[in-house]
Amino acid sequence: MQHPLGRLYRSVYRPWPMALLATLASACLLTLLGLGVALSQAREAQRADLESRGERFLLRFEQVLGQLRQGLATLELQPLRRCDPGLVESLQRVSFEHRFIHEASFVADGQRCSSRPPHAAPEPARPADFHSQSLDYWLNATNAPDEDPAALMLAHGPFRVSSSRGHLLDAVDPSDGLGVYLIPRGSTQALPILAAPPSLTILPGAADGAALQLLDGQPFYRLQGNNPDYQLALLAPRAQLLQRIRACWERLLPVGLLLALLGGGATFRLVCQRQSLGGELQGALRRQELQVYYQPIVHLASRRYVGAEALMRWQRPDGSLTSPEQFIPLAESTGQIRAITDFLLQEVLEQLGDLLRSHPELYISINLSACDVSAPRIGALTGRLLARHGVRPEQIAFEVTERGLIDLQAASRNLAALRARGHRVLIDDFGTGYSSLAYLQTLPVDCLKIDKAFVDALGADAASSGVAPHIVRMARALRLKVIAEGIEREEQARLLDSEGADYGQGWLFAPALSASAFRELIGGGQPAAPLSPVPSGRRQAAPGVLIASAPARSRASPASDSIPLPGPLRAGRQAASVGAGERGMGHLPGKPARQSLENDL
Ligand SMILES: Nc1nc2c(ncn2[C@@H]2O[C@@H]3COP(=O)(O)O[C@H]4[C@@H](O)[C@H](n5cnc6c(=O)[nH]c(N)nc65)O[C@@H]4COP(=O)(O)O[C@H]3[C@H]2O)c(=O)[nH]1
Repeated sequence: MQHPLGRLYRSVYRPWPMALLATLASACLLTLLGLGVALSQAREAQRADLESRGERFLLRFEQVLGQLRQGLATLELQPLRRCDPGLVESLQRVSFEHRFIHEASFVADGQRCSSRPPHAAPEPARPADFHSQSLDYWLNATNAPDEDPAALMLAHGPFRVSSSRGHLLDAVDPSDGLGVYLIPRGSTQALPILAAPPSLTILPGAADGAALQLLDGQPFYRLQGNNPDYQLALLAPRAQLLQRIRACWERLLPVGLLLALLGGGATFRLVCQRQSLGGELQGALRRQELQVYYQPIVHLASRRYVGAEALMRWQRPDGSLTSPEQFIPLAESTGQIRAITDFLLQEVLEQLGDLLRSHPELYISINLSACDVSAPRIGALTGRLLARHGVRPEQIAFEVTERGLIDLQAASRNLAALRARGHRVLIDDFGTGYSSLAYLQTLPVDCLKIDKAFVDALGADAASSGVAPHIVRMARALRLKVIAEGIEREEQARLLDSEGADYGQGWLFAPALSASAFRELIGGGQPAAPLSPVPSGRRQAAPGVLIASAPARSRASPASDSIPLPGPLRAGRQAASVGAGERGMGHLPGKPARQSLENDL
C-alpha cells in the first residue's frame, strides 16, 4: 500500500503545481526579504537626512550660543548695575554688535530694563531649563509662527541675552514636522528647541548617536557632537519614515515579482526535466542501458589490487552518458533505486562471479542508498545470489554515505545484520556529511573512505589540508581501515601511505573499468603503479586486504592477499577505461546475458 504522504508527493510533484508552489514560496520569501531591505534602506536614508540637517543646525546653534556668551561677558565687564539710560545704552550696544543677539536685558532688585522698546525685560515664564558653567539656559518651546519670542535665552547674574527663532529657523526648516531637541549630558530628557513641548523621555544608555532609534515609532537621531554640556537630537514624523519605506518597497516590488516568476519558470523546467529523466530511467533498466563499471582499489604500501568499487553508468540510446550523480539522486527520490541496487548486485555476480571464486582475496564494494539500509532486504537477496554463484560473503562489501544514515537505528540494525552475514561495511565520502561523529562508535563499521575533497586538499595551503591525516588517526583509534578516494597524483598516494591510510582508489591507479577490462587487469597481475622504495620503510609487508579481516578468514596472509603478476596496466587502462573526460566515463562494451532478478526476490 502506498503511504498517503507518498501519494500526496506524487500528485503535487508535477510541473504546474510545483511551479505555482515555487512562485508563491519565492514571492513570499522575496516579499519578506524586500520588506527587510526596504526597511533598512529607508532607515539609512532617514538617518542620513537627519544627520545632515542636524549638522547644519548644530553649526548655527553653536554660533548663536557663542555670541550669547560673548554678549553676557561684555555686559559683565561694564560697571553699571542699575536700570538707567547708560545701562540701556550698553544693552542696546551689545544687541547691535552681535548679529544673533535679539535682546539683551537686566533684571535685579525689582528693576527690569531691555535693549528693545519699551525697555522692560520680559519675565522668564519658568525656571531655567538647565544650567552649565554658571549660566542658566532657557530653550524656547513654542512652535508659534511669531519670530520674536526668544528661541534661546542665557542668563548670568542680572544679565540676560536671547536670540530669536528666526536665527535658528534659517538653519533648519521644521515645516515638515521635524523637531529639534537638546539633551543635557547625563539627562534622560530631550528638551525641545524647535518643537512643540513637552520634552521627550529617552532611555538611559540608549544608543548614543550614529544609529537611528525609534521613539514611539518616530525616527529619533542623536548627533555625535562633542560639546561636554549637551547633545542635540532630531525627531522626524513617523509618516516620513513610512513614506520612505513605501518608496523603497515600490522600487523593489517589480524585481521581486520578476524573480518569483523566474523561480517558478525554473522549477517548471526542472520538474519537466526530472520527470522525463525519471520516465527514461524507468525504461533504462528494461532496455539494459544501465551498466556496471569497476574502479580498482589498491593496497597503498604494496600497490596491489585488493578489490574494486562497483559504479553505475547509464548510456542513453543516443550514446550520451548520464552521470550517476544525476540519476542516482533522482532514483532515490522516486524509489527506483531499489531496483537499481538489486540489478547492480545481480550484475556484479554474473559478471565477476568466476573471478571472485578464483581470487578469494578480492572484494567488490556496492553503494547502498538510504532506503537500501533502512530495511533488511539487501542481506537476504545478496545471500541468495552468493549461494548461486559460489562466492563468499566477505567478497561483497557495502558502502553507505553519512547522508544515507537518515534512520540511524534502523541503519545500525541492518548494517549489523549484513556484517553478521560476513559482509564488510564502509562509510563513503567520510567527513562530508552532517552527522555527528558520535555515530561512529555505535555504528557497525569496518572502514572509512576519505572523500576526494580532502585528498585534493592534501599538501595544499588550505584549511582542510589536515583533514585526511586526522581521519586516518581517528580511524586507527577506532580500529577501522581507511580507503582514500580520488587519488590522482603520486605525491598524494605517498603522503596518504606515510600518514597510515591503508588503501587508495583513484585515477592514478585506474579509472572505472568495464568488467572485461577489470578482469584483464586482475588477470595481468601487475601492481597498480610502479613501486618505488617506500620512504619510511614503514610497511614493507604485503597488504592485509580489507576482506582479510572478515570473520570467516584468517588475517593478512601476505602472499595470498595480493593479486598475481602483471599485464601492461597503462595500455589496459587506456583501452578498457570508461574514463571519458573527468568523471571516468566512456565507451561501453556489449551486454552479457542476465538472469531475471525477479526469480531471486
Ligand atoms: N575526479 C576524480 N574522480 C574520481 C577519481 N577516482 C574516482 N573518481 C570518481 O569518484 C566517485 C567515487 O564514487 P563515490 O564516492 O561512491 O560516489 C558515487 C556514488 O555515491 C554514486 N553511485 C555510483 N554508482 C552507484 C550505485 O550503483 N548505487 C548508488 N546508490 N550510488 C552510486 O555516484 C557517485 C559518483 O559516481 P561516479 O560518477 O562514478 O564517480 C566516482 C568515481 O568515478 C579520481 O581520481 N578523480
